[in-house]
Amino acid sequence: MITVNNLNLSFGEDGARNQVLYDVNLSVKEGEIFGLVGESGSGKTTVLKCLAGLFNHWQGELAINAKPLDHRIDHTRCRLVQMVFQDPYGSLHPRHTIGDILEEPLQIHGIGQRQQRVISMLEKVGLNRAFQTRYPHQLSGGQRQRVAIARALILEPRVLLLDEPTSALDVSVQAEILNLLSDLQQQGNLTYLMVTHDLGVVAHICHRVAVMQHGKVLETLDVDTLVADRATMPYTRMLVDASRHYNPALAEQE
Ligand SMILES: Nc1ncnc2c1ncn2[C@@H]1O[C@H](COP(=O)(O)OP(=O)(O)OP(=O)(O)O)[C@@H](O)[C@H]1O
Repeated sequence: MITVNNLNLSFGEDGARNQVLYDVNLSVKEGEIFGLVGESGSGKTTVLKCLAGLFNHWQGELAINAKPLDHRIDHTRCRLVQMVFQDPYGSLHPRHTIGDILEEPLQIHGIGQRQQRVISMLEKVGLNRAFQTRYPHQLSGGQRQRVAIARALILEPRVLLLDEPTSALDVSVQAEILNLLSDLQQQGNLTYLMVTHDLGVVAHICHRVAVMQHGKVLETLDVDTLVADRATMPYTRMLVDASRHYNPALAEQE
């Protein structure tokens, strides 16, 4: 469903040129939850932003649902793929009500029965219709991330690009949001590509994972292999080892 072939991307020019992606290859199947892990600055978010059309100076080949992606974002891509960001507060317009926030993409795409769609989407993410008249600052962090997920899904995309969707939330709320994402994925047979620092999140929700370092994919493996500490690359084993000291979910697997 998502194909990334030899993706390269640099920022800056000449002497100040900084290459951040080197021949990145990924292949995510329909209905799969695929994690992207690796140290800070390894290029994970940049891969998502290329797929979302937020960066368009990349080289290589990108495709979603077997359709090659252009360097410009268009309406077709918005209907196919949407992104959810780490910080739901920053990504929701502070002076728009939740109803307006959810209705706007429908208006832009000329989709009817908007009120009904907004209410039904709110219910799908565990919020009731009363939330329509509220503003983002009147919501908890978890409720705001539910709204961000609702906004991403309102155009009924097949693919969600999730950038650390739970890392800005209280630990108690993280599992709720992960469970919601997992339920929504199953209901809609959605495909997720999810960036995370947290191998506990990977173990909870992902089927496969790619490990990135310095702009390259080091290895791709299924989550059982990762959790059982059977990764091939020493860097991956080091990541798992480091996370065991902090992450109760993975530590339980020992
Ligand atoms: N708009 C930009 N202009 C210049 N450099 C950028 C830009 N966006 C990202 N970079 C650089 O690209 C590299 C990869 O960044 P990216 O955000 O993809 O890393 P990441 O693996 O997602 O890290 P983190 O886990 O900390 O979010 C970093 O060195 C970053 O400084």
